[in-house]
Amino acid sequence: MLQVEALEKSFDGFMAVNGATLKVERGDVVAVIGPNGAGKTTLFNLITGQLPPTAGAIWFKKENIAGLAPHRVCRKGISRSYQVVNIFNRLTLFENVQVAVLSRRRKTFDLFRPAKTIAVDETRRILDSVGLLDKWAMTSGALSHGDQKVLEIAIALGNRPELLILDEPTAGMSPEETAVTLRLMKRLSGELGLTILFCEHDMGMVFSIATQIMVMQQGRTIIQGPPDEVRNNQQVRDAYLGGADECSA
Ligand SMILES: Nc1ncnc2c1ncn2[C@@H]1O[C@H](COP(=O)(O)OP(=O)(O)OP(=O)(O)O)[C@@H](O)[C@H]1O
Repeated sequence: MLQVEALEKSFDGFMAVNGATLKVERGDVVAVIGPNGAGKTTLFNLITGQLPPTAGAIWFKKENIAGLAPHRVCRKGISRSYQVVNIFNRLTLFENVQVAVLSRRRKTFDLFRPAKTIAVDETRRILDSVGLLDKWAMTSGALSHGDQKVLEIAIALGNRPELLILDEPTAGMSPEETAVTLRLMKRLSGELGLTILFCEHDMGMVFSIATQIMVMQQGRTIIQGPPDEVRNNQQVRDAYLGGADECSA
């Protein structure tokens, strides 16, 4: 579904991404791991069009999408959430998701129809699928940090993506919130059949959900493979995991 080849991104001569490769098959849950500054977020920004690559190719469903603008990448079927929560704080949960659904349908609010009656079923269905339906009328800024990150996933689902990209979905979460997010991601990939690409520092989370793990260091891909292969790779242990125990979750 997605294949990244020899991807490069230079910031004034500094190679943040330096020949990275990545393969995502339909139905996979792929984790990108690596130390701080390895280039994970930059890689995601390149895939979703927030940054243009310096070199390389990004094949999505057999089309090279490298350098396409974010809204065009989104229309191709790739949605993402961010490391830092990105929602409209003063809107309700319903309104936040409704805006995303309308944007996909290329509709805006019309003067003659009350906003509350537009795209109601789909918006409610999405909120239900992430477990936030009971809070639909709340102001989004009043949600807990964990629920705000889940709302971001709901907003991304408004685009009906085939590939969902999540940048540190559990960053700043309590252990309980992390467990909820983990369950949600399992449901999205299982019941809804979504393909998921995410980066994450919590190794317990990574090793309990990922079907494939890609390890990045200094902008390069060290290895990509199933969790067991990555766990047992000596280069990964030496370069990143720093010992035998950290990835044994
Ligand atoms: N816009 C930019 N201008 C200059 N340097 C940048 C820019 N964005 C990222 N970098 C640098 O590129 C490198 C990779 O950063 P990136 O945020 O992609 O790493 P990361 O693996 O996501 O790190 P973390 O795990 O801490 O989020 C870092 O050294 C960072 O300082």
